[in-house]
Amino acid sequence: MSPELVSAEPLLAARGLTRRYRGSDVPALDGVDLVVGAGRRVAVVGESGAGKSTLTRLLLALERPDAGEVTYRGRPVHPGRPRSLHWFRRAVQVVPQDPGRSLSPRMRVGEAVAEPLRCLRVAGDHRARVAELLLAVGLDPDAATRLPNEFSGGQRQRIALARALAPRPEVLIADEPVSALDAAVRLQVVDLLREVSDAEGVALLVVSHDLGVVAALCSDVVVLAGGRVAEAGPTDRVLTDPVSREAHALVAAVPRLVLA
Ligand SMILES: Nc1ncnc2c1ncn2[C@@H]1O[C@H](COP(=O)(O)OP(=O)(O)OP(=O)(O)O)[C@@H](O)[C@H]1O
Repeated sequence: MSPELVSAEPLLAARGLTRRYRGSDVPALDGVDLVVGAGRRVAVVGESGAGKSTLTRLLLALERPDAGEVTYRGRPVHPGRPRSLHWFRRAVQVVPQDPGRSLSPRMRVGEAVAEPLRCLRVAGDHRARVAELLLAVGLDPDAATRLPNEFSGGQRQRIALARALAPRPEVLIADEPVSALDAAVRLQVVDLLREVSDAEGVALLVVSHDLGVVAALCSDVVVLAGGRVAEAGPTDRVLTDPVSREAHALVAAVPRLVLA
């Protein structure tokens, strides 16, 4: 980890996270440590099967680790009844991979964006907050009265981002946030994620196999391989001068142009 990452106030942390699926000889995740500091943007990269999705599910308390612990501001986070996790869900929100699937086709945009506020019992004027959020992600507040299928893929990802930001989280977890989008729209959504994270001071944990996205968005990167951290450090150093064999292989697989 870079000195900056370590010095940022730790928010979401994993210590020794281990997960072994039934019937498998090797753990999907094996003793992973990770810290997301306040306002930082951290990427998790790795080839298919490296354990990225498993790590994400454990960090979101959707699954229980076999060993190790997830903490938020030092407080242990355990999977449990939804209400017992309200405090954590307010602090850590998810940007979905495919907003086309995550947004209910029959729910108006305003209702969808306000849903986390209602579910997490966040007090305040939800209608006003929705209008503010839609503006923050570059949409007209009139979008609130429309249905998701009236919007393009990129606009739907903006709606999903507004929804994730609704409870004023300190951390956003984005698992392949632009992989479902056309190449031309990808860059816009990456720029928006960076702008929003800066403007709102929200930390990002981005899981991606796209090193171009990682280079454009994240200051630090964690390379997972075979369920372990193979390498971690500042993105520009890891992508230009990787130390581990695994990071080297990932970088070598990407054409130079994409990282430029
Ligand atoms: N529910 C499950 N039951 C059994 N094995 C699983 C389960 N989920 C994941 N695995 C195994 O755990 C390992 C890590 O998988 P995981 O999906 O976390 O990797 P990943 O890096 O997210 O891969 P991808 O980039 O393909 O999504 C793989 O060997 C996978 O087959």
